[in-house]
Amino acid sequence: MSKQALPVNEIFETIQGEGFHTGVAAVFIRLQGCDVGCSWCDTKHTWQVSPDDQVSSEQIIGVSGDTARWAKLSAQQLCDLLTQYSAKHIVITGGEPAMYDLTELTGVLIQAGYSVQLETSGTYPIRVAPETWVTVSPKVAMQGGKTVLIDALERTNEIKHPVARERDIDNLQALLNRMQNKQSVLVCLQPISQQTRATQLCIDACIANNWRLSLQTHKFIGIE
Ligand SMILES: C[S@@+](CC[C@H](N)C(=O)[O-])C[C@H]1O[C@@H](n2cnc3c(N)ncnc32)[C@H](O)[C@@H]1O
Ligand SMILES: Nc1nc2[nH]cc(C(=O)O)c2c(=O)[nH]1
Ligand code: SF4
Ligand SMILES: [Mg+2]
Repeated sequence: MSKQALPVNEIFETIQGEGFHTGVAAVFIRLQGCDVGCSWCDTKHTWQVSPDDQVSSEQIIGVSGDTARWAKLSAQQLCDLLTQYSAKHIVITGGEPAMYDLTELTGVLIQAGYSVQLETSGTYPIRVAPETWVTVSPKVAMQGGKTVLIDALERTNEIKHPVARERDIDNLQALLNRMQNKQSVLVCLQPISQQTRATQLCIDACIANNWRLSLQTHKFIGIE
């Protein structure tokens, strides 16, 4: 197994604010780097992995604020750091964490007794330990040409679909129609940037299809 180091933007303990695990105490490991380019992305500071922004690990742990700084940490270093937190649920997000092979990190964390969740756009092959809960937030027809991979949709436990307008729900229906596992996958709709119109669209579609509403609760209560 590789002893690859990962570029980490931040590590922080909070309440999972999105999707199936909403409300669960969790430690977030946010990796640096994403080339998907969603115009409405709320973490644009994680897109570039610039050598100029590399810092020591002390400078990213528990340090809040949206900066492009990152530190290299191995799977074992990350696992050792987590002992200072109470939460037993670890969320690996980004940036786009699936740009990296996460087999070792997720394996080490699961071995240490944590439950592990991956937040991904599904635009890269998913390389995680089998027990990992995978949340795919599909990116359909992005400007940069990136789109969700069918393999990622077949692996996912949960689809958390970002919604701004009606056509986003149509795109989701088209994706579900291409999936063999569409009966077993949990579907959440997440209004983009708490827009009132998007939220109403999500409410209506959730009721009509027996889906769940995901509201980014952390943003309503002002936590990270
Ligand atoms: C910042 S992304 C990082 C993980 C991965 N790159 C992805 O897109 O799933 C985490 C989650 O936030 C969602 N998200 C990002 N910006 C958002 C916004 N402005 N409103 C609602 N959800 C947003 C994404 O769709 C994704 O579900
Ligand atoms: N509280 C909280 N919950 C989250 N769920 C997914 C997040 C993400 O940025 O991936 C996120 C986040 O940034 N904060
Ligand atoms: S894939 Fe995720 S991190 Fe990347 S731009 Fe889109 S929402 Fe942001
Ligand atoms: Mg977030």
